[in-house]
Amino acid sequence: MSYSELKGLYHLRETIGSGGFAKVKLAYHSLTGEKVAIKIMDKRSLGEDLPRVKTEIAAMKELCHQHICKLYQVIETTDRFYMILEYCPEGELFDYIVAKDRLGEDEARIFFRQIVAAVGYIHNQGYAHRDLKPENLLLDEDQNLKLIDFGLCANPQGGMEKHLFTCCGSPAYAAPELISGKEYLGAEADIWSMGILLYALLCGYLPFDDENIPQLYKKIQSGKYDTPSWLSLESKELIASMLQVDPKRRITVGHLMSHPWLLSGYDISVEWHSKYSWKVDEDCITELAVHYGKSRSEMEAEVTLWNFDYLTATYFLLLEKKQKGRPVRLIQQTVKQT
Ligand SMILES: CN(C)C[C@H]1CC[C@H](N2C(=O)NCc3cnc4ccc(-c5cc(Cl)c(O)c(Cl)c5)cc4c32)CC1
Repeated sequence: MSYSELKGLYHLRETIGSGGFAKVKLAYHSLTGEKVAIKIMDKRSLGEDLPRVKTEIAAMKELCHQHICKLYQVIETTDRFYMILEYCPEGELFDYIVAKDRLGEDEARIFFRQIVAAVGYIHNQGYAHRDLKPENLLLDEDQNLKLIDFGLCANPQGGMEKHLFTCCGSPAYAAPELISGKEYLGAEADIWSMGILLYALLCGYLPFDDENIPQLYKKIQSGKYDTPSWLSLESKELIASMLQVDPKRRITVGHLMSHPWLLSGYDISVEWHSKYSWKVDEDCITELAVHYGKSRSEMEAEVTLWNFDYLTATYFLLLEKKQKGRPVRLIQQTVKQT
């Protein structure tokens, strides 16, 4: 297949995975040499999934956080969508848990603090993810978690109080109110999924599981699950506060952030604010201005349009290089004299 739209901008490598109706390829951003993941979707085969793509793109343009997979650029052609995304070399948290059977409390706490930070941030931005599960949490090169797949997220216009109806996400992680077809709050459903996630981190299996979906739903709605002996009293209490069948009795992400279990071993509650500021980085602007032969103020004006075009991608990838202590330099393209 020729991906001519990417020519000169990205050097495409092998397919590294697939996410339902998408193919994900590894690529190198030509101006910085940084690795990226390109999610490629064919419009024809998207069918009724097309709105999910638009939802995900709109959400990811707004969400800029150290524990959310970064969207760098969007390319739309007549028959395809390309999402140029932050590359996460260590794959899914799901595989990490399976490989270790289950995690100790200290390691689970490191990951769970990052998950709470990401969810606290998206709730604060007026979004609910609605498909939180270990398959949608990827590990970057420093073993930090990055939340992906915002295709099912909700950004109810009337803030987070607005009730949602669409039943979505993966059954084993779905909140009781969501599967009973009642109206529900996205934020409350996310907290339930986080309870399932924490249980899976600490136990290595799911609290509610059954091949037969109606049976699974009955177990979820009963809210009864067994707690293995190795769980500490505090982790049992934390899980119980999230797996409350009545959403009004469920802990909120705000209270989660300063829960004793999350604090133990740390002296600060979860730092959920984004480390990114929309204020541009001077060094990156300078390097871009030199490369494109523009003044710094012209360059800053163009970057802060945040068009999610090649310039946005180049700016964010230069910033990544700086944050990783690499030189803030673009690769000088040898322009072939034609
Ligand atoms: C629910 N699972 C099946 C989904 C799979 C999809 C492929 C993933 N993947 C690899 O297979 N190999 C390595 C790899 C490296 N960096 C990635 C960066 C971003 C994304 C990504 C981001 C968003 Cl926002 C998104 O919506 C989708 Cl679909 C993918 C995937 C990456 C990836 C792993 C999880």
